[in-house]
Amino acid sequence: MDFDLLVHNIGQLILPAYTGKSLKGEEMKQLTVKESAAFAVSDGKVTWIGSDAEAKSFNAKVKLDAEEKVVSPGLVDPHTHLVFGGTREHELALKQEGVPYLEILARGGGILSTVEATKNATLQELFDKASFHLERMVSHGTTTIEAKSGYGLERETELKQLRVVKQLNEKYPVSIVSTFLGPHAIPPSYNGKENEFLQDMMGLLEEIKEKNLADFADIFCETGVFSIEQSRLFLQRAKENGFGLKIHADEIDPLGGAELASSLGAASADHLVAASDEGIRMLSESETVAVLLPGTTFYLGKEHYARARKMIDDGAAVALATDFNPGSCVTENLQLIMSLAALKLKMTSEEIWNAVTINAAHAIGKGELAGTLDVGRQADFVVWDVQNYKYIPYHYGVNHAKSVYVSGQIIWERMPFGKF
Ligand SMILES: O=C(O)CC1=NCN=C1
Ligand SMILES: [Zn+2]
Repeated sequence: MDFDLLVHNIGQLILPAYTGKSLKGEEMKQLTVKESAAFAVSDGKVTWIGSDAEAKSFNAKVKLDAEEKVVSPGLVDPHTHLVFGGTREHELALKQEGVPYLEILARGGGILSTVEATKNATLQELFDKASFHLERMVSHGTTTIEAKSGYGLERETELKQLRVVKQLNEKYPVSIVSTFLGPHAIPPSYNGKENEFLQDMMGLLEEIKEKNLADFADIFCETGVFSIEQSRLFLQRAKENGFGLKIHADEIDPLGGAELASSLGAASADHLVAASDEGIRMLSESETVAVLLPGTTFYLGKEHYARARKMIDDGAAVALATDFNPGSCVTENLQLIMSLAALKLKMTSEEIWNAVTINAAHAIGKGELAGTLDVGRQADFVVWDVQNYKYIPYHYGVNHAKSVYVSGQIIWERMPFGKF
């Protein structure tokens, strides 16, 4: 039988478990790592997985020798603010002076300065900039991504951002899930009229769904932004309009976002640095995935990280994401987040790999399509320049990806070192 592609001589093939829903608690400790493996691809899908010995007799149009390295499913980044204008390096000095994130926002900086730059950028400019960052994510092994709006805070610019995501999906072979985060901050023109602003954002839900511009709706539930009651109102209306639900929850203050997300059946609750014991208990009893963003905690110079160990030990499902954005976590490198998860969240290598693949896929409603490799699934995979799967969380801050494939087609590979 002639396959399109045969990937052979794989040192370790990482195969997270697909059970139909996210892996919770003890399930996250399980990770199938197939030694001396091989797999075959035809018409973009995996058609066979087995031992390298069996594969010796196979024919294929293309044979890829993995040189006894690690091969994994393409990584899934379930929380990014990919589309935005401008940059915020000028705020670094404020952060170094100890000005808190919410204070910078209250002064009209932070998100609001990115809103200004995003309004002023054309759709093409936003597309070109997002393409640059998306290609960098892919070069670090990410093949499925979530991307939010939230830097418009008004109809025209929110739709402009969501149209950029739609065009990125059309141009690139990677899969991008789109999230409407209209209630991301309160524009100065609505100071004192927060509920009126929220009504305006809820008024966009029907149009966005009709135009198929977003799969999820999200809100920044935080002190000085949106309260629990405002978040409940928005998320319930979003659910009525057919959106999956996400929430920026308990990032800085424990407002009860985890409890709200679990009670509404949200796909995910994200950040959760200040999540309460009750919130963690409710998460563990729900299908809501806890999406943790240790890169943001690191970048904001915070001492306390999300209580991942308690979440997993109490039976919750945990995923990891970059939270790539211009203000609170400026990195596209999900591998760095894997290292922070090991060092600061005390997650095991097996839990980390599940958290950047199958659980991340479930957090964005893509569990059936991404996050693992199996016969019949799309062949999105990464060849890593490492000998074993524990090495990536261990060796941080660099890019271990050697080549990245989507539907069995190579879309990025590291250029070999020059010949001297
Ligand atoms: O600061 C930003 O641009 C992104 C962000 N929203 C909520 N937390 C971080
Ligand atoms: Zn975010």
